[in-house]
Amino acid sequence: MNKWQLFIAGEFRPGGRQECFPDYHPATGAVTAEVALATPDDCDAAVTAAKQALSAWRRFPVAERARLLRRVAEGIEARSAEFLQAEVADTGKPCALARTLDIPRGAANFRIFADLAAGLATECFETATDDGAGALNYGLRRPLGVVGVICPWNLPLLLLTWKIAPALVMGNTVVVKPSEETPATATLLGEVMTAAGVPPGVYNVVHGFGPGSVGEWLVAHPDVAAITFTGETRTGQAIMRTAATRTKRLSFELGGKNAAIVFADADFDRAVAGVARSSFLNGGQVCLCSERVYVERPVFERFVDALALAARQLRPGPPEDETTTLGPLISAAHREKVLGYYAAARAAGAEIHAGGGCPALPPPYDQGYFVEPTVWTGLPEDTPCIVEEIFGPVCHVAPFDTEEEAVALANAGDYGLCAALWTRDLARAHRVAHALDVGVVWINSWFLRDLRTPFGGMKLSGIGREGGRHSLEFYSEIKNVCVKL
Ligand SMILES: NC(=O)c1ccc[n+]([C@@H]2O[C@H](COP(=O)([O-])OP(=O)(O)OC[C@H]3O[C@@H](n4cnc5c(N)ncnc54)[C@H](O)[C@@H]3O)[C@@H](O)[C@H]2O)c1
Ligand SMILES: N/C(=C\C=C\C=O)C(=O)O
Repeated sequence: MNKWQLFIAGEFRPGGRQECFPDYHPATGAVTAEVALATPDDCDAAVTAAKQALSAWRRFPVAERARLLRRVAEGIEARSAEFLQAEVADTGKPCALARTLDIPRGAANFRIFADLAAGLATECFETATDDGAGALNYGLRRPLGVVGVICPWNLPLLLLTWKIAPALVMGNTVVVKPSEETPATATLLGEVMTAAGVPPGVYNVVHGFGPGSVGEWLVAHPDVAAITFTGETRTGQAIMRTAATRTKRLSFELGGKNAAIVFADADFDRAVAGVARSSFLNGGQVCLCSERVYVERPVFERFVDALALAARQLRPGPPEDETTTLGPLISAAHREKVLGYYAAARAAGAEIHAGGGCPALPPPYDQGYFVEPTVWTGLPEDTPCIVEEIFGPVCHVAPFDTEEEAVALANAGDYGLCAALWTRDLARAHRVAHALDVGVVWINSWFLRDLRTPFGGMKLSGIGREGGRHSLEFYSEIKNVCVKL
């Protein structure tokens, strides 16, 4: 049985009370590991280790920090098979998906921020003064200090490294609290950090839960200068309340209820494939997934049939089987939540064109947390399953007649993370993209990522942007110095 321990000051250790909690394999329901449960003293020890490492780490030249981050990227790639196995055991996702998305992005995230930090400029102004001698005003960037990093379970390594890479390259040290569902790759990364030569205390990992556990203690800790969080909106709101006592800097990547808009002139097959991917990738457990699909009326019926066929063609099964194209949900509890929406939609009169239940699978996968990819039509837009984030392989498809109607439908609701739109009319594509109240718009594509771009949501979908210089700016303070000449 694997043991995922805490990683503090460069050492692996059990929790202070020697308590553990189970780590389940979502594809089989089997317990695959024991996870060390952090105590308040463990949380304090991790923050203290990060604080003690800070003064030396921040004095490293940025080029040296960048070099170490590139070595971490190399370390992830050298051990990619172990990271793959760990990520799949934690999430149940198909190996084919984790091998092409999660693990490569773990390395890419370190490389992009190592590259960008080396070239980060600040600003300088020549200031006129009454005596004619003038003054110089210039900016200096400095690290924030100890950063608390709190991550979700859907893309564990991808989202962890997306945060710690810019934090570390800007001279901060971190204490990471992975999701209780997916402790493995964050822990394995501790070994890679050490092997790469990252000094002890720069990267620390504590395991546990949120409220009344190490997640909450980390947010409240007086020596933690900032919190970067990805997770549910209501969790972000709880973190905001805790962090308010010390007005900590916050970066929030929160929930979404994203729309896909398909115009009649779109490349039909590309739009079907694109919306099937944006609805069902990772079992619909990507914050960017389309749970609302709006299709121009002339192609609506044909599109629903084609999307339902694509849903039925997905194959749930063993992660190691290269033909598996649908993984399980993360937990039994999350499956009950998603099946609750399936039942509610049926009760509300939804027309179910695909799915609506659980697939029949042979042992041990019959004990996994699989649900069928599902396509609904016929519900009013104010139905809870069209307003609330479900975070499963399901979407509701509705027709529209005009561009203005499509924009109004997509902009409804409290979320504003992303949208995908499919049309051959690029003037209309830009017009609609400009009208959508979301942080990211994909046109004739989805989840196509340039890591230099701003990533984040509006409304209840988040605060701030990460990506490119936006991350480097979030993970640093800029100071202005004025020199009288
Ligand atoms: N916007 C994005 O980029 C993005 C990316 C991935 C996931 N998400 C969102 O994340 C959610 C799914 O992930 P999840 O279920 O792990 O989210 P979650 O909010 O339940 O948990 C996320 C993390 O927060 C911790 N946590 C929970 N309560 C806490 C508290 N009070 N104080 C401190 N930490 C606390 C959890 O232990 C976990 O590590 C979905 O809503 C999805 O939309 C958003
Ligand atoms: N932050 C990113 C993806 C988020 C996915 C949400 O589930 C990324 O691609 O950098």
